[in-house]
Amino acid sequence: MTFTDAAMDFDRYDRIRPIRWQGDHLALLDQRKLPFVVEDVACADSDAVARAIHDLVVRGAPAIGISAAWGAVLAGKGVQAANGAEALERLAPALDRLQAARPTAVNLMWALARIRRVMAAAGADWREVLEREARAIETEDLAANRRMGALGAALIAPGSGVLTHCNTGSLATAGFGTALGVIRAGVAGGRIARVYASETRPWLQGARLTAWELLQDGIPATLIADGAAAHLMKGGAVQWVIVGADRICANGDTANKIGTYSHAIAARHHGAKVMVVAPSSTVDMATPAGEGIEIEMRDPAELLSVAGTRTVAEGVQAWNPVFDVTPAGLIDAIVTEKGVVERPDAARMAALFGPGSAA
Ligand SMILES: CSC[C@H]1O[C@H](OP(=O)(O)O)[C@H](O)[C@@H]1O
Repeated sequence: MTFTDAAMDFDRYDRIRPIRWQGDHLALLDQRKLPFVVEDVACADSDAVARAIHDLVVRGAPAIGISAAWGAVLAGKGVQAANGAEALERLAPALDRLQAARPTAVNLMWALARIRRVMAAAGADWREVLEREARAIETEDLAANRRMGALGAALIAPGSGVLTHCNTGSLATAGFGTALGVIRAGVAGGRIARVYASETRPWLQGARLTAWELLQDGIPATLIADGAAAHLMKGGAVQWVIVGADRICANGDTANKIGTYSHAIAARHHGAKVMVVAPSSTVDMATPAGEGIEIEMRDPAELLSVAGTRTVAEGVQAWNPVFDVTPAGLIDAIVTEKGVVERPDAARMAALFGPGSAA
């Protein structure tokens, strides 16, 4: 049975919604506390949303773009303006603070650019236009994830084992997930026989979030230490490494969670393939190659502790880049809702996304 025959049971595979617009505030599932505590943070203004993005209450490239769009709606609540251009002028500082919350995931900049574009052209109905655009950004992401699930699963031979890194599921998006959406579709369609998740030090998105999501779905998964990935692949258990992305450059170089590059090197050495799954909102055709991506450096304390409990001696230094760049030459397929780029390079990326423009 292939995934196309199995009607996706979205009631089973797509129930988690980390971002919920409530009309007067934005409810964000606090991902710092999962899986031990399931609790929301209520953001009543745009600066609360900016803090939530920076502090990883909400995280995942698409999810932070969607959250920032709703943050812009909250910023508009306190503004009196005759039209969108006037409102945009008043909103500019709040939008800049949202955009500065994290530097690597291009979805944050992409979502706010969409908001600024529609606001600049809006008339007296700018509040409705603003809320409509935020909702469109969210609903389009969910549709993209479901489409990518089908496109990505179609690349996977039945009986395959897959390894995923970090969290790219419903918690990182509007729902269903990017790489985890492909895994959901691949399992439902009988393509994927074994799922491995690497724990993803230091923030443990794999151990705490991906494992939790797959448990909710009833999908058996095996957690591994990040450092065990090459050893697992050496034994032939992994046919695909399936990951998300925070920014895909015009030549296909891809920034993703730290550790992705190591997995890709091991995959190439051991004959496994690498699939990057991300919506076109993650494609940045204005950045030619990976050297142009700002890699977020976070507080070393995140590396020196687990769940806030200090794990090493006082005074030890730590270096905490939270993304790395996998060169396009190590990627076998980039799956987006607009289509699949196999063996990505600048020409093949331009053929799907157009040269040098924002996707
Ligand atoms: C579909 S989520 C994309 C991406 O975001 C994650 O980073 P973080 O948890 O720091 O926001 C990770 O890199 C995922 O692959």
